[in-house]
Amino acid sequence: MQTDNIKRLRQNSPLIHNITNIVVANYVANGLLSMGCSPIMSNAIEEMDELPAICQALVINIGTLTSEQVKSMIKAGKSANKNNIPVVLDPVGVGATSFRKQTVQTLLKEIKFDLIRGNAGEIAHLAQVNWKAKGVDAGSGEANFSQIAKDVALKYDCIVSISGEIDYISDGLKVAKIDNGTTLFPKITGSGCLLSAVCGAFLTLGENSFELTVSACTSYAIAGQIVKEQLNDNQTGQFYIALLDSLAKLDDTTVEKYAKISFE
Ligand SMILES: Nc1ncnc2c1ncn2[C@@H]1O[C@H](COP(=O)(O)OP(=O)(O)OP(=O)(O)O)[C@@H](O)[C@H]1O
Ligand SMILES: Cc1ncsc1CCO
Ligand SMILES: [Mg+2]
Repeated sequence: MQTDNIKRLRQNSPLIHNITNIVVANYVANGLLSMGCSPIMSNAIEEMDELPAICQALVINIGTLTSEQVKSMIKAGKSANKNNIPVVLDPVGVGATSFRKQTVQTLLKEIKFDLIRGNAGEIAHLAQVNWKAKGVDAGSGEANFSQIAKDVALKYDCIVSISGEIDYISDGLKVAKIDNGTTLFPKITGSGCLLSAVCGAFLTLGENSFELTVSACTSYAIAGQIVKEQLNDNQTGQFYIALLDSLAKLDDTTVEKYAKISFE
């Protein structure tokens, strides 16, 4: 695995196009800036051909869908595919409503995604596995996430990343398990949405999407883990802000020191 990804990301400073939800747009933009990238948040159908042509990655997040936005997502996704830039899908709360389910099916049909990144509830839904999700939250249940990650990766011919206490990443054959992070992550909003954008940024670094996704998820989880060393379980507001500082400070040497990755 390449060990200079963060350095290269800060050097390259890719421009990342985000079609994201109204809850997290500002936080995601700040998080990308902390990683040395440039964000642009846009939904306007009039720009969806041009923007992917000048950006290095596209991240589509369905958190607060509107029917107008769905049209923009499809147009941008097609332009991104044509322009050969990586495309990430964050299927926020996909199991919650028919509109979300139908939209994700349409997006997966119309757009070739490089990565689907979601929490346990979202990816379990895509795998048609029984799981009790709760809106946009991961929810609870018993499932084999290595197998789910593999199955969904094979089904949609892309990388799949499932976040949680352990992150599971698969390309359909290999599975990486990342045992980093902190329980403060699910106590703030946008932790996964920002992770999806960070994954999009890492995917600009090369063709090895599986390794780059593992690297992105490990780095991000470690940024949070380091913050938690100074906080107690109730300091959710501090964590929200300090995560941005930690992402801004993060380097490859620190990630190498903290990383707890195993492969199946
Ligand atoms: N219980 C946990 N312990 C340690 N780390 C966790 C835990 N839950 C989530 N994380 C970490 O939090 C980060 C974001 O993942 P999370 O599962 O919270 O995303 P999400 O549910 O999609 O978030 P959101 O939809 O609110 O943006 C990942 O780096 C993941 O490793
Ligand atoms: C809370 C919330 N509702 C829709 S999107 C979102 C952000 C976290 O996924
Ligand atoms: Mg999410």
